[in-house]
Amino acid sequence: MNDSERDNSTAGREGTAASAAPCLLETRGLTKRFGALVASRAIDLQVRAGEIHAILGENGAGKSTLMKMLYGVYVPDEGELRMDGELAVLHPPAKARARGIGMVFQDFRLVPAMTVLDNIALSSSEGGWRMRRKALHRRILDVSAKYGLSVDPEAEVWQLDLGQRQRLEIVKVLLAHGTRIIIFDEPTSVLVPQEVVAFLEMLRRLRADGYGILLITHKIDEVMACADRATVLRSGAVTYAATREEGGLERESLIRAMMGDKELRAVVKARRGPGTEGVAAVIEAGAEASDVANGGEAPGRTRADHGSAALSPIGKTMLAVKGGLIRGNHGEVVLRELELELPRGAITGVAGISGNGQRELAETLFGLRELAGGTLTVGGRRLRGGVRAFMDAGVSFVSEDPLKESVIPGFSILEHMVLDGLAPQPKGTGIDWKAARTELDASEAAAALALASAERRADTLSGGNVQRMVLTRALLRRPDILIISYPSRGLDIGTTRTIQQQLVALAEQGTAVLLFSEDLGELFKLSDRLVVLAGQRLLGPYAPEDTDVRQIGERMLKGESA
Ligand SMILES: Nc1ncnc2c1ncn2[C@@H]1O[C@H](COP(=O)(O)OP(=O)(O)OP(=O)(O)O)[C@@H](O)[C@H]1O
Repeated sequence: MNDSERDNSTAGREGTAASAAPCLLETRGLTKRFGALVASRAIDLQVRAGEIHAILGENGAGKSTLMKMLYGVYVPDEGELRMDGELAVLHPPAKARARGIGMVFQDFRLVPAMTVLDNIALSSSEGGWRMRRKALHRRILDVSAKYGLSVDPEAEVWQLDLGQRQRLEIVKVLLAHGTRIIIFDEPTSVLVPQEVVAFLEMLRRLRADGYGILLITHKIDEVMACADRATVLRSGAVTYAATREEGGLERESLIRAMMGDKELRAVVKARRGPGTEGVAAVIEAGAEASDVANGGEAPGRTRADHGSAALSPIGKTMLAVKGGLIRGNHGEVVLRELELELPRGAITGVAGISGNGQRELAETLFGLRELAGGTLTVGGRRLRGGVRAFMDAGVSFVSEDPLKESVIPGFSILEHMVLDGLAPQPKGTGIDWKAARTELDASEAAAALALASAERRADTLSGGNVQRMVLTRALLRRPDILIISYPSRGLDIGTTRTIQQQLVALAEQGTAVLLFSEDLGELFKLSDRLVVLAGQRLLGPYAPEDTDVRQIGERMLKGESA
């Protein structure tokens, strides 16, 4: 069976022909402008009952803008919205919700200090919920069981990992009155591979029950695995629209529509696996969740030049933790007996199910969190805490949520770069902005990552473009040590490939990289050594050559007993 035959047979589609299903929501000529920028351009789109409709496009293509019009956040400048054939006004979101449209955002809208049940009750528009606690408890359990969501109504939200929080959001949308259409904004970007498989299964169940699903994603594998219909956006306009039924869902057509011909050649070449063109040729595009789901083999590594004895030291130790104890925000032990060394010129990949200490470890290694026991040395010197000391010692950090943690409202890209990254000469009592601008324009990292224009306000950038800004900034500093969390989260295929190349290049120039990723395929491709976070321990390091995706997955689930 070739790739496309398998893709077409694994969609798990049952029941009536998709095009015969009733059209729940339709847009005609939908347009949205931000000043001179046309973020959505005359979009025609249909959402049908019992259908999964994938929305694809590069960063900044206009996916979120379109979805925000459907969910009533933005009022379209032109065009029509129709529900069940009738003209409809969906702004503000309360109106869209009342018409049966629900949205599962990337940044969950939850109150951490409250329980799952209270969060759901809070979002319910019906009054008197205290009286109905018991009934709501029952309904949460019922809907969770029906769609395989496993949500505990009495758990407190701050204790939940990202996957659990997402399941709570989905239950919330399902329990809202009259939901018929559910919009998912890059839902799998917060999930580990095992969770992705369960998520796709849940989508199929929703489809079987007649929901109309809109799925924003960058991952072609997911589209091939479950979508019935796909719409590709480029620069705000539809460049491709097709259904599986008509045989229109093909990987290459979708990638071409997203990226154009030139980029397609590079991606296709990369997908053919390890070849003669070095790093660029072997980094595949997108997450390969199916590798894990099928217990597939470890993908080929890019850093073959280090030979098979990968754990022989590649360079001297740049950062070391000995006997480390890390505590969480509430004093609880997150990691104990932590032994970690980051060698010069190596990428150390960190695997683990979200919520196993990734955030706390990353923060500790950047001085945002103090080690509760043990020692931490950078360049042989003991450091205790304080970001400034860590930065001065050559450590750079890309956090897991740049949108929330790194964007200063009202500041331009250039201002963000000057705060950290660029080191412009002072001019009089101020900063030489012109010189800073010239330096940024000339930087290889900014060019490689196609950074948006320096004057753009960072708070108006798309999620992927914020990620590009933060990554460019980290690369500009040419740090001795880079702690980087989920670099490809929310990035389109082309940019993911570029950032992966940049990380390998940085390591080759001597940087010690600690890479957190939820994509095991990415970790195997980029890492010289792998560690696993599970059960309050850091396990490893392991040589990628001596282990495989399945073994690492087992350690993620079972910890030391695996
Ligand atoms: N509030 C806003 N003000 C000004 N420009 C905006 C605003 N929101 C989005 N844009 C711009 O509109 C374009 C489309 O952005 P949008 O967020 O819809 O893209 P996207 O396809 O969702 O991208 P990503 O994959 O990176 O999330 C981008 O150029 C973005 O910078």
